[in-house]
Amino acid sequence: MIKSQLLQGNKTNLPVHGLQNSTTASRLTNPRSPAGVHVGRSPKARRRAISESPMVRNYKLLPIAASSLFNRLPPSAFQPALRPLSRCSSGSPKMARNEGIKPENEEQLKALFEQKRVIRSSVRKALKAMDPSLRSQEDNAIQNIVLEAPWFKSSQRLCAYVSCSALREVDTSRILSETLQHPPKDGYSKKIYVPRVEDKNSHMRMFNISRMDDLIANSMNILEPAPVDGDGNEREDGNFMQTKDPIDLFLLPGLAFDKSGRRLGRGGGYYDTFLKNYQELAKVRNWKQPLLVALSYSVQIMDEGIIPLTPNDVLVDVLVSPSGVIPISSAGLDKMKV
Ligand SMILES: Nc1nc2c(c(=O)[nH]1)N(C=O)[C@@H](CNc1ccc(C(=O)N[C@@H](CCC(=O)O)C(=O)O)cc1)CN2
Ligand SMILES: Nc1ncnc2c1ncn2[C@@H]1O[C@H](COP(=O)(O)OP(=O)(O)OP(=O)(O)O)[C@@H](O)[C@H]1O
Repeated sequence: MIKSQLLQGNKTNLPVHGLQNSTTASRLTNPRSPAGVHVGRSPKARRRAISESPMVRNYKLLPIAASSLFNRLPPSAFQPALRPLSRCSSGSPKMARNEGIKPENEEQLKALFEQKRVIRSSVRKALKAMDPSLRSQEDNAIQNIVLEAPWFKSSQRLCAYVSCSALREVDTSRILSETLQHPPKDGYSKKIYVPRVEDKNSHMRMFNISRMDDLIANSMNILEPAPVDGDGNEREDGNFMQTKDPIDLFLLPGLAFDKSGRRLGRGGGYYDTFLKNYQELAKVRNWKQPLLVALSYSVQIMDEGIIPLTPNDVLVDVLVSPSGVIPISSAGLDKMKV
């Protein structure tokens, strides 16, 4: 790794790879959440509290797109993120898995899901408002970073989402098509698995595809593989009880992300369920845990403390934004090593 590429601007003191300059790195550094400044104060005290709040003091340090998103978030999004439930992760990247909830926390859980809903709705609006040429620049930057990354080049089995432009997801079409076109080298080529929704109970499977034509649009207009290929053969199922070989890399979609590895999906629980099961299986089989990489437009990166954590959330190891690769934890950094 080139030393000058390592910038120490992030909270975890981990290097931010591929950022263009240290200003960018410090702008991504996270001011604390403004939680609480609106509550129970006189208008004057409230104005003072707001102007002295870390978010406002550090306002100019936020990425531009993210700060304009903050302006549009309703006050309910700035409630203090409720403390994680007692048996849940504390938010530390080490504790990626949450074990469950206590019934008496039902109300608290409902409030967290409500906060998620509010944030989803704001991010959807921000994505809709994004200038198409900026989106396309960011799509290109993110895909270039992935295609050039050593951890991507060295991966042998990868699960990637098939991006849906109507959902304004970071484009993965070039990552998929270039990887599928790549001629096999030394007798091997990368295997790609993509999701297929099984039912509405958060179940999806991952099927191996060998060409983009293997995909057909589902009822949500997302391209998915049929379980049987054009020749009538069953596709290899990456749902891993049948699988002999581990997946080394996941490229994950989502609506919002933060630098502690939280990922806010579309609310189906599909990825969290899948990842949790896969991590369990990898443990049982003594496989290396896969590298979990989320792809994010700059407008989707939120301040820490904004995205609530609920019991099944699985934290990601790495964010790829147009500014570069942001490793979340030292464990993530280790997994990135080739
Ligand atoms: N490209 C892609 N494929 C994926 C996912 C994904 O997020 N992206 N999934 C990840 O789980 C699974 C499918 N889950 C999905 C869940 C919601 C929506 C969706 O259209 N949501 C609308 C809101 C719908 C509503 O609230 O009524 C939206 O987000 O605008 C799509 C896919 C598996 N495949
Ligand atoms: N109030 C609630 N109490 C308990 N579970 C809930 C509640 N609201 C939603 N859920 C469940 O939580 C799951 C959604 O979790 P979450 O919102 O974290 O998903 P997500 O991370 O956005 O989705 P994905 O993992 O697919 O990207 C769904 O399975 C849903 O049934």
